Amino acid sequence: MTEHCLPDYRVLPPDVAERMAQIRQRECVMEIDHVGKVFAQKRNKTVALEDIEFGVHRREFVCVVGPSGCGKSTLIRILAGLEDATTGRILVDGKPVNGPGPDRGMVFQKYTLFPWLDVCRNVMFGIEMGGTDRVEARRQAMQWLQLVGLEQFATSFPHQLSGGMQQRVAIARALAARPRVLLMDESFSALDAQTRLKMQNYLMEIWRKIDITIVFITHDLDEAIYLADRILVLKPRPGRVEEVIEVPLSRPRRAAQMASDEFLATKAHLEALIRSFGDTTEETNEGGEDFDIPLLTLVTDKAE
Ligand SMILES: Nc1ncnc2c1ncn2[C@@H]1O[C@H](COP(=O)(O)OP(=O)(O)OP(=O)(O)O)[C@@H](O)[C@H]1O
Repeated sequence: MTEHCLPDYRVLPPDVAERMAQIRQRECVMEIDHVGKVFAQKRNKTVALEDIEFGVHRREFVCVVGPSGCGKSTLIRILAGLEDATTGRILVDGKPVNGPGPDRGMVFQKYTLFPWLDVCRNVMFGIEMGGTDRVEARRQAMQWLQLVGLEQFATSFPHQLSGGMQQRVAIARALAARPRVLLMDESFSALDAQTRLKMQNYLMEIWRKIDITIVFITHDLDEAIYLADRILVLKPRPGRVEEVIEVPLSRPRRAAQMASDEFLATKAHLEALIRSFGDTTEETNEGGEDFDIPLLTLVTDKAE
């Protein structure tokens, strides 16, 4: 049997090369300017991120991948303004980020809808926070619900919806505040495989229709390749950019592309890259020195 030879993942089909050239010409909506993050605890110091430098262009779809502990969550929390960078800064439309703001919407992994509000009121929440009156907020919320295909569930409560539907409401709620960038942190990883694929397709459909830039964190390589224009690969210890990959797949994307040579070549490269980082599971209590003993386990009675 002759081995099937995969193409070089760096060779972009002409339409993709043209699209990437167009994206490069657009302005950077979000700039990650030499960002570093150190967590210091007593004698322990973890360099979670070191000198991350990257620009996300307007209407670009960027996925961030890397093994456990490479700093993906830390990075997205810094982008969202939920965590301060130790060094460097984040700029949105050229303005430094100093905390959470309406220019960035966030969709988390866990469903974060308000359980006591119906679907429409959940989406209205962010709009009303921006000072819009209730009637107008309701009108806009219904438009966003229409965009995610859930307008007929406007009066349902979150617990009456499936996980995928709840995430669609979460997307509508994040978009309703009109952010420049949508930050998604493992947003589909709690969903079963079939729902996940549907959600990926929904998201790309929404993204195609509106002026939004997406940064999507995932540990799932298939998901990253299927969704992204570019993939930012982080390596651990310290978290640094190892490579930026331009995905050699045409748009609009279809599930059948996951069996294409370009997809498989990109996946094989990503897998090899991540394997080369070695075992990234975190060591605990190495040397036993810096371990904080929980109070309840302190043995005061030395009787044997
Ligand atoms: N609040 C914190 N205090 C101390 N260390 C932290 C803190 N948050 C993260 N770290 C450390 O920073 C490094 C990066 O963690 P982070 O959670 O960002 O990685 P990750 O790539 O998101 O991992 P995973 O895929 O497992 O969620 C790890 O070594 C982690 O232990």
